[in-house]
Amino acid sequence: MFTSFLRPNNLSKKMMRVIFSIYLGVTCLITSMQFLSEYLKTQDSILNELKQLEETVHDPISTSLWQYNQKQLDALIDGLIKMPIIEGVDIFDKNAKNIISKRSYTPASVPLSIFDTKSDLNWALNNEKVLLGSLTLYSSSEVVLDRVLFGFSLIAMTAIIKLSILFWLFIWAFDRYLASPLKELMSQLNKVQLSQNISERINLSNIENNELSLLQGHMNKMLSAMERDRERLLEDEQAKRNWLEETVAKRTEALQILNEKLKELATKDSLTGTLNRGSFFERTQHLLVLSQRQKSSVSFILMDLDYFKLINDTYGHFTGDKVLIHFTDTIQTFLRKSDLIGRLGGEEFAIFLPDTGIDDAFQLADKIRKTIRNAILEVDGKTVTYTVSLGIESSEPKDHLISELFKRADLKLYGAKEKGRDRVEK
Ligand SMILES: Nc1nc2c(ncn2[C@@H]2O[C@H](COP(=O)(O)OP(=O)(O)OP(=O)(O)O)[C@@H](O)[C@H]2O)c(=O)[nH]1
Repeated sequence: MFTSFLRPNNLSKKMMRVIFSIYLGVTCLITSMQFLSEYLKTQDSILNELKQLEETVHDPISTSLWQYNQKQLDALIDGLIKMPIIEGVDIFDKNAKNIISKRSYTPASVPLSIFDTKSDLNWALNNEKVLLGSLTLYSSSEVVLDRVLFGFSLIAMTAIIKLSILFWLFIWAFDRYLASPLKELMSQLNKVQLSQNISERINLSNIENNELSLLQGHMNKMLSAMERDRERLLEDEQAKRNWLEETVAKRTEALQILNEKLKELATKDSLTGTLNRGSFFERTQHLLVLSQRQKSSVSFILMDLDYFKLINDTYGHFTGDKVLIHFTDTIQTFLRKSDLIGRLGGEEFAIFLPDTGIDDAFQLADKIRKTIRNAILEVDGKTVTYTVSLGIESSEPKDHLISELFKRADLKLYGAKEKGRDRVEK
């Protein structure tokens, strides 16, 4: 408090300088006017004194002149000139000729201004006035200043004391009611700005109900509005992020489904749902290598529907498709999970049986043949029957390529066809 009192901040200093300068100017003006009025009053009073003195010495001087008593006249003039208010005396005869002239100052120290009183010197003779000459008494500004100096010193001292007291009071008042609250306001705003924490509020200590409290209120309202805007923005951003995450999740799921479908399309036959030729050979090649390493044998059943062209020609392609679907659906019921079935061409299919010898494969193939021969298929009110020929081959330790097995099985199938169809050849 004391430091701020002695060293006010910039605003206080500036305000104090402005107001103090105005006050100093006004005080100087008033003091000067007081001094001038004091001076003029004193000058009037000295003039009156001069007149009274003139009246007092008027008769003795007239008598000395009438009697030509030069000695007495000189004594009177010497007495007058020694008086503090008199700076000079002039006596003129009736022809305006200066007969006595005395000054209390030297030509080197002539006062700034001189004023005087003048009166005629007369002698009464037989009830008549005889003009003897004139008497002029001089006083000066020096005399007036000597008189007013003390009073003026008092006025100046009072003004200086008043100024000094007001000087410090101004500083204290500005610091207390304006500069300090503003400084606190700036410091709190700075804190908010540095911390970026707009949930904080301005809270000035010692605040009164004035413009500063209104400013504080406005700033707090602004901070509240900013906080609300930020919360709204954060909520919007969160909603957008959620929407984005949801959309991405949905798209990812859709893509996964699409990928599955593509994979299925790439690996499966669209009509029967069995593996297509490429995919079947790829997988069975891998399984063959695996079984050779495990020293187990696999079997390969190659199947071809008999006179399928005739079915198409007799019942139409749609019925032909139904037969193909019926055939694969029937086969699937006989297979293990580890077995693979694929469509190698139009009406040609193959089954890969891991860990299966030729006899087991033959039993399965024959079961398929018999089931198909006995199956009666109803399509669009028409009864369709068909048969299938099968060729079987089992792997040998030297077999490393699935195409070798296929070729051998194909020969067997050819044999089955040759021998009249609806047969299994091993
Ligand atoms: N409906 C239908 N027919 C097909 C499909 N793929 C091939 N075919 C037909 O299958 C028939 C096969 O005929 P072929 O090769 O002469 O054999 P086949 O008539 O079965 O005679 P064999 O095999 O000697 O018993 C052809 O008429 C093809 O058009 C298919 O996906 N759907």
